[in-house]
Amino acid sequence: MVSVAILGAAGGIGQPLSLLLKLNTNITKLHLYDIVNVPGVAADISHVATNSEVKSFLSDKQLAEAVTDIDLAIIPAGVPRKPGMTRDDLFKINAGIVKGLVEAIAENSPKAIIAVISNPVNSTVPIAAEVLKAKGVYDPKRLFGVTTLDVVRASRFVRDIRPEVDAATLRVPVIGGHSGTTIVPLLSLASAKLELSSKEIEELTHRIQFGGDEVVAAKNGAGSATLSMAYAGARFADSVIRAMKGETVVEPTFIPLAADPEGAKQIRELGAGQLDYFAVPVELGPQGVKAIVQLDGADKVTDFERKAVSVAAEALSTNINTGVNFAKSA
Ligand SMILES: NC(=O)C1=CN([C@@H]2O[C@H](COP(=O)(O)OP(=O)(O)OC[C@H]3O[C@@H](n4cnc5c(N)ncnc54)[C@H](O)[C@@H]3O)[C@@H](O)[C@H]2O)C=CC1
Ligand SMILES: O=C([O-])CC(=O)C(=O)O
Repeated sequence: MVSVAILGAAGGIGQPLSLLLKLNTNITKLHLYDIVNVPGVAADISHVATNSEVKSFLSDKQLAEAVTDIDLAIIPAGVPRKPGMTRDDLFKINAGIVKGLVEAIAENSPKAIIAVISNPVNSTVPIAAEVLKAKGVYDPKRLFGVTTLDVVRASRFVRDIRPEVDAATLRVPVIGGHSGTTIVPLLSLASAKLELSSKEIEELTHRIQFGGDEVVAAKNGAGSATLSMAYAGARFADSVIRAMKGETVVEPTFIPLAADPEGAKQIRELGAGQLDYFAVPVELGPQGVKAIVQLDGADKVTDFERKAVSVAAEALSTNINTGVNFAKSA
């Protein structure tokens, strides 16, 4: 029995994510929550011939019920970017949305695993942590910022210049955070030998860091990545659920490093320093984070990548503080 709630289920990400999770046979109960349009989305998806039960929850009045007896809550609620905006420009609106939703989860399913998609992830995850702490139910092993789209892009963009690579199986560790220069692909540690020139590395790194902008520009005011994000979110949710059921699964994700203080030492030495949050490859287990996976061959990390980590760490520090201060003062 696995119960999953999607909060923001009627949105651009929420709808395809709900559909993909309806196809996930490990899920028995799917709670779809939004402040608009969700009854239609749930009725539609509930006709798909898999065994899970789909329920709709509309508006604040049904929020508590939507997040009761939930194993995994996924949060894509909030506004997306328009051209010219950074993810940080979304903070004003999305910070309060995430805070309210996490409060409800803390009160009704205090042991749920929480996966935050809403941007800016670098700040919304710290907000979620502060809310959980204030409610006395914080477990750093159970809180995740979803950065799967960054690794998905890394694999796909490598294939664009190396057609012999299988995009579906290539793994490139992407560490740091989830916005612009806080996203740091470690191409030197890719699972296949890529033989990239310095120019290719610089261009690929930039493309992975700013991949979201390509979609924002192409959608031209109609939002940001939704379909590739739904794919990435469904993959992350599937990994979390398979780990709940005892499988060993590794996913890179933005986590509180307190989830595994011993395992965090390597990433701290690589440049995360004293930061409380960082995206790292994580071995998932039944309780969420089992361990931070040690980078294989960290000595191979290039000077270019080390510099990128230090740039990322500086911006991340500001983003994290913004989230923490908001949660403490709100
Ligand atoms: N982590 C990542 O890699 C990515 C994150 N995102 C972020 O995901 C978020 C959602 O993006 P889209 O689905 O494209 O936006 P959207 O505007 O299409 O959908 C957002 C949904 O959230 C709902 N919502 C608003 N306030 C709510 C509340 N208090 N409770 C429940 N639902 C609420 C809206 O009614 C809407 O249905 C944005 O912040 C976007 O930046 C987008 C792509 C990738
Ligand atoms: O670019 C955006 O605003 C949405 C996002 O996080 C992404 O596509 O990676």
